[in-house]
Amino acid sequence: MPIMTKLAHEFHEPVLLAIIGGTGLYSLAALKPIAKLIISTPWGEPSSPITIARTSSGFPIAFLARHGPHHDLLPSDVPYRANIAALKGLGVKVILAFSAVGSLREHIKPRDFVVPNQIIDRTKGIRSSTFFCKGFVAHAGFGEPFDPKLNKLIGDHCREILQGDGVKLHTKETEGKDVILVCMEGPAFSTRAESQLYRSWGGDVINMSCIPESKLAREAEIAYQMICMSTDYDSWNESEEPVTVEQVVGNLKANTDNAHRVAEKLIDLLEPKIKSGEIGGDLDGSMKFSVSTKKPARDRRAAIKMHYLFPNYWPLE
Ligand SMILES: CSC[C@H]1O[C@H](OP(=O)(O)O)[C@H](O)[C@@H]1O
Ligand SMILES: Nc1ncnc2[nH]cnc12
Repeated sequence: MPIMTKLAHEFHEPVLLAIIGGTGLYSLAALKPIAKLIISTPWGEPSSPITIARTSSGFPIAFLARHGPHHDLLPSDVPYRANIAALKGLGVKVILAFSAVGSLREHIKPRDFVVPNQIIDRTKGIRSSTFFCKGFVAHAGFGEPFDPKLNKLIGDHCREILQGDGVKLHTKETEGKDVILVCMEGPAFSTRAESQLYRSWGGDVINMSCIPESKLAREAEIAYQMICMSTDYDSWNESEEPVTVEQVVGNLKANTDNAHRVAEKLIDLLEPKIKSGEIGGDLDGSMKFSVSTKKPARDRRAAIKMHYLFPNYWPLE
């Protein structure tokens, strides 16, 4: 008979590191949960309750399942703003976001890991993709959409822990060029012509979830890196069957241990680096002076919402 422990519903310490789990990653096996938080934000409720766990040294980590614990949210319906706002409200400075991706390159094989450093946005404008609005206009820099320090840390330390027949880690360093993640709307996969077009643009991998998650993290001044696991060859290869969910899920299941291994390694490495401020502080203050709307013209309701993200930036008059 399993022993059921009751999880706390409140947690009052800052949580600096969060993991967002994508398709196939709905919890983190190695971390024992101590709290399950149901959070409401000015942008609604996150995809799932946020689980808090501690490392052996007591460092708290937040875990959020992007599509909900039972995967009942389409990529277009994920409440991205609520997810990022809830993590920001907990004090999160660093997000590692896992994602299942299709490969647009022959040499990026199913089950390989990919750490992209660039994005091409092919979503259709139907997702709420900014915290800002009429009456509270601001612009975040997004030229480098991922955190370069997280990107390098993963490239430097995760290669040797991947197991399996020839499973590789692809980064800007290994590819000798930008590693480009195309984010499409879905939920149907790409046509062959679209898949070939993305290849001609230089795209390396494709998913449906990186936008607006990465943009919102940037607006919230949170260091963010997506860690992609290749699950299929999308639809570009005329001599192969186009991608199916069975392929995606099959490869994810077979490779879950690698995802857990990568997460555990990174948690260990990040704990001291986040505590010391070496990682996670580079965006501090970046949004403070990027609001264009003059104070008298600011919308009060928008300002109250923004206060949730940045209680110290723009005092409510
Ligand atoms: C089930 S295949 C398509 C689905 O998989 C990826 O999900 P996630 O990024 O959350 O791992 C992709 O983005 C699509 O949402
Ligand atoms: N081929 C593909 N296209 C978009 N998202 C995906 N996630 C996994 N495989 C994918």
